[in-house]
This record gives sequence, structure tokens and C-alpha cells, in this order.
Amino acid sequence: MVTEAPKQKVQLKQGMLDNVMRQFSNAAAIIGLNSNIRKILEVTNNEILVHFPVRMDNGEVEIFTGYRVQHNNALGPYKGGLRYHPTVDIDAARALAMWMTWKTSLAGLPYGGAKGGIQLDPSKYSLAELERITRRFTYALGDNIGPELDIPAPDVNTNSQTMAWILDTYMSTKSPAERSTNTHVVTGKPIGAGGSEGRDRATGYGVFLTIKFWAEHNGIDLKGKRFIVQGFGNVGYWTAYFLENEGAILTAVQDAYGTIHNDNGISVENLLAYSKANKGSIVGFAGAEPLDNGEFFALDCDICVPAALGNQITVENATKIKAALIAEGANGPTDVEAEEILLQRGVEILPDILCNSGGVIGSYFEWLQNRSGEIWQLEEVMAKLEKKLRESFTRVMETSKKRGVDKRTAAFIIAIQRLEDAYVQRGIFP
Ligand SMILES: NC(=O)C1=CN([C@@H]2O[C@H](COP(=O)(O)OP(=O)(O)OC[C@H]3O[C@@H](n4cnc5c(N)ncnc54)[C@H](O)[C@@H]3O)[C@@H](O)[C@H]2O)C=CC1
Ligand SMILES: O=C(O)CCC(=O)C(=O)O
Repeated sequence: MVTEAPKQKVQLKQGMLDNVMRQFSNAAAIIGLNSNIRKILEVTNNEILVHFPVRMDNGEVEIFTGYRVQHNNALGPYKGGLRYHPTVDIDAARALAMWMTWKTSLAGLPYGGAKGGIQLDPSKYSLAELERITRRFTYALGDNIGPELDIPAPDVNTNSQTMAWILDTYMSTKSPAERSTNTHVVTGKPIGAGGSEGRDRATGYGVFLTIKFWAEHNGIDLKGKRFIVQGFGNVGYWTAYFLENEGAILTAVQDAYGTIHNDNGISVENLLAYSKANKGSIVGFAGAEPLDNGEFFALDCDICVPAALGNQITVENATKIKAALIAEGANGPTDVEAEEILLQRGVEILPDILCNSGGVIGSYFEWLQNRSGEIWQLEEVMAKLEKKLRESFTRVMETSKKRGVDKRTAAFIIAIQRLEDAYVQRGIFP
């Protein structure tokens, strides 16, 4: 019997571009950023929009719209994920590309920022259709991506399989000699296709580590702390996995289909097994009760991990949040006004460009291995990731204290100053 795909919950709000621009302006004003450099960073370098035809399983041709926005490459090749979602449009791609520039800069990586994707609801397509869509998108992007130019990676509704299709398609356009040396055109690949150990869990591990560093910094034991997670995909699952391992208790989860809640704790592995067997939906899980979506952020808990989409924590729900800490696994989950309310209420926020930077750091390690022909063990990747994240975390805490600013502003200041240094030292804007 063919079962219906679970019904997704209400549409999202937009506004990520407004948020990222305001976050940037705020930090740029505090450091008195060179006005010429400010002008450069306020706009994107390149915006690629492609329409491409794909034959569907029923024989009909459908036209898709894909985006790749390359914000800035002053520090190195453009880097960032590809998202398959109905809300992908030029403004979403611009905002997410900008966040990538700040993220890679803060992490001290030799990368710029980019983001893109296709405006579609993947649950409406078969696997074979998604493969053809991905391959045609790759052809359409052509040489706008490349291992030393712009390196995509997974994001919402894309994964290692998507990256493998892109790699294979990109390679098919290259000469035999180039094929073996260009595997780093994408990261987040399956291990057998040149992927790195640990990239699958890198983002969630990074979210967990950032929470752990914060807890250590504040003399807090994570054992027994209750946490809730919005989004139970790559980032949400792995964050929950590592937090549970540390003794914290998952008490609620929300995904695109609904919300579940159990104050006695939800088993992360049992929920994963259930959602895998339930077309990716957590709804109906026997180990928890269903809850109204609107009640999720107001739940009593210690830590809240938004790990789904942007603009989820808004002025409407910020006053109701009970968590002492918000750890942003997602990009742009907290609106600027909501953040003001939360900070006034004493809620701490670990900002996305720090908190979820484990993913792009893991991608960097994959890229380095592909470039040098090395293969690193999982333990080595995780240890290097922890070292890099600890450095970023420490810098953010120090800057926050020194300047008397919140952690997001501190993270932006570090990121923007590194870019400013790059432009000034290259003699462009003395
Ligand atoms: N995959 C990665 O390595 C990185 C991802 N991120 C960010 O983390 C977030 C999640 O990404 P992934 O886990 O990779 O995506 P994913 O596609 O693996 O999982 C997304 C999850 O969010 C849920 N979701 C979608 N719409 C929702 C809604 N309206 N309300 C509640 N839940 C909803 C989905 O049901 C799914 O459980 C995104 O904001 C992404 O940009 C950030 C850094 C790296
Ligand atoms: O791994 C990467 O290159 C980028 C991942 C990503 O899209 C993100 O950090 O938001």
C-alpha cells in the first residue's frame, strides 16, 4: 500500500535578509568599519539564477528555479550549502550567503561565503526525480562552482547523496585528468566518494561543543539539564545525540510536521528510528505526547536548540521562552527584535555563526584531505574540530567581555575585522 507523505506544518515567515543586514550594520557601526569596505560587504559579489527543465516520472517536463549567491571571496573561495525548500528565493540565498561569509571569517577559514538551492518541496518528488533535478541544476550552474572557486555542501533537504550527484555530474564535464583531482568541488560527500569521516555529525557536534564550552564557562553541569530541539534533521539529531550522551534530557521536538513532548525524556535513537520509518516525520512517536506547534518555544526547559529554519524566534514567542540558553543550530532562527527581548530578559544566545560553524569547519577538513590526498580518522577530525571551535568560542567570549556587547555582536565584530584587515593589508583601502 502506498502511504501519503505526512502533511507539513504552516508556511514560514521571511525576513532573514533584513536580520543579517541589521546584525552586520550594528557590528560595523561599533567598530567604525571603513566606509568603503562596508559598501563592499553590504552587497553580494555574484548572483546566479537559473531556470532549467527536468523530465518528471510521468513524462512531463517541469521547469525549476535554482540560485547560487556568492557574497564575498576576500578570504578564499566561496563556501556554503545548497537548500531544497519552497522558501528558497534570491533574498533567502543572499541572507544565507552573507551569514556564510561571517561564519567562515569568524572560524578563521580560508573561505568566503555563498549559499543557494532550488525552490521546491522535495517531499513531492521521487528519488529518481530529485537525482535528475540535482544533475540538471549542476549542469546549469556550470563553471560557476569549482573546487577553488565555489564549493557547495549540504543544507536543508540536501545530504551526502545530493553532493555525490553534484560531484558525479560536475566530473562528467571535466577531462579525465581533472576528474581525479577535483573531488573537493563539493563537501559533505559520502565517504566512498571522497567524503570525510565526521562531516555527517560535524554541525551537531559543534552545536553541542559550543553549549558545553558555555556550560563550563558558567560552571554549569549539563547532566540532567532539559533541552528542546526544533528540527530533527542532520543538525537537530546530532545535537540531541551528543547532548543526550552528556546526560542532558530531550523533552520536546518539533519538525516540519508537528511537535511532540515528554517531560520524562525522549530517547534520541528511538525517535530517529521512528522518524526514518515514518518518512522523516516525528509525528505519532509512541514515546511522547503530541503538542500544539504554538506551545513549543514556551515549554519549560533549560536549553532551546532551534535547528530548522530562519525567523522562528519572533516577538510573538520571545517573551514566552523559558530556556536560559538558546543555541542556534539553524541559520538566522532569531529575529533582531526577538533577540532584544531575550537579552533584556537575561536569556543567553549562542549565535549561529559560532554555534553551527562545526559544519563548515568539518567541510574545510574534507576539502583539505581531498586537496592533499590524505585520509584522516574520525578521532583526528573530531579533535581538530574541537580545537578550532574552542578557539572561536574563547575569542567570542573575550570580545563580548572587552566590548561589553552580546555574543552575536562580538562574533560579527571578529568576523568583520578579519575581512577589514584582509582588504587593508592588500592595499585596497588604507
Ligand atoms: N547541514 C549542515 O551541515 C548545516 C546546517 N545548518 C543549518 O541548520 C538548519 C537545519 O539544517 P539540516 O539539519 O541540515 O536540515 P535537514 O533537512 O537535515 O533537517 C531539517 C529539519 O527541520 C525540520 N523543519 C523544516 N521546516 C520546519 C518548520 N517550519 N518547523 C519546524 N521544523 C521544521 C524538518 O522536518 C527537519 O527535521 C538549517 O537552518 C541549516 O541552514 C547550519 C550549518 C551547517
Ligand atoms: O559545510 C559547508 O560548506 C557549509 C554548511 C552551511 O551551509 C552552513 O554552515 O550554513
